[in-house]
Amino acid sequence: MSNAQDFILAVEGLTVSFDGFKAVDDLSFYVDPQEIRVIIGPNGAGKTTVLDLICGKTRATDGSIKFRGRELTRMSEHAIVHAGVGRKFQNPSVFEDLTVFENLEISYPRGRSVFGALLFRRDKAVLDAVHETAATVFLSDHLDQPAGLLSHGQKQWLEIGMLLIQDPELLMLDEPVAGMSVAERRQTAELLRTITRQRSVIVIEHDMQFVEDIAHRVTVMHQGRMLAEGSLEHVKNDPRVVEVYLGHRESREEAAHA
Ligand SMILES: Nc1ncnc2c1ncn2[C@@H]1O[C@H](COP(=O)(O)OP(=O)(O)OP(=O)(O)O)[C@@H](O)[C@H]1O
Repeated sequence: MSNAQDFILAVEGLTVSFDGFKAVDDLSFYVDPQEIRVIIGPNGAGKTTVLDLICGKTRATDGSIKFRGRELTRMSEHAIVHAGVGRKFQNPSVFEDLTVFENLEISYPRGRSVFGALLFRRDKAVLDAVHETAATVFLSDHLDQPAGLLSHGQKQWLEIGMLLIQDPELLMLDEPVAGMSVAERRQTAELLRTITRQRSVIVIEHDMQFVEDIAHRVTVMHQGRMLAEGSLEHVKNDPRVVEVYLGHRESREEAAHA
């Protein structure tokens, strides 16, 4: 039988209440090494709050979050990053005036502050890491370009690169393909498949085509709780999932295309 040690992440009985309102309510799920887990569900289901809880931005009221067997619920945000958990928020937050190279360089774990990072010697390890990461996120040809001039999709990739260069074992992404072109979405799916050769990824996503492209397993949330879990095929055929989420989406999409 597997135990919490076999999982990269074991979330058990996780609950947070805001003035008595349970945004996340007794949620349990387990993420394997090298897994891409997608969390879906209607607006307000508690998806973003789950990521906030894992990265330490929000404190749990109850329950446990074990990352590689270490309890995260009592650790600071900084300590959680240091332990190997990276989080990307929905909007890209790159340093627009710095080049792609500099954005990656300052994210390299040896230089935490902007000033410290710019002063340290660009030794070979940093250079290698920057070049390798830039290649992974499709930005090798843009290293000298100010980040502010990148497309929206390229900024998202750069920010993923800024997390990857810190070599997290678990990466969490909130709607990474929002605002991307179809081609960029496809490339992002490829990117996620590449990076999960060495790490696990949790993605919140509403784009069902993208979910189909990337998800190993899907966790469906509704009103703070888990409604269903399994392959996309499995959850798509769950009438409760259709009722609270997918059915509404389809009718909205049909209306939008009518
Ligand atoms: N700090 C907070 N204080 C009070 N209520 C909060 C707080 N954070 C989240 N909530 C509430 O918790 C619920 C879950 O929000 P959350 O953003 O996690 O949902 P979501 O599933 O990510 O939705 P969406 O798909 O719209 O991003 C919402 O009703 C939200 O208003």
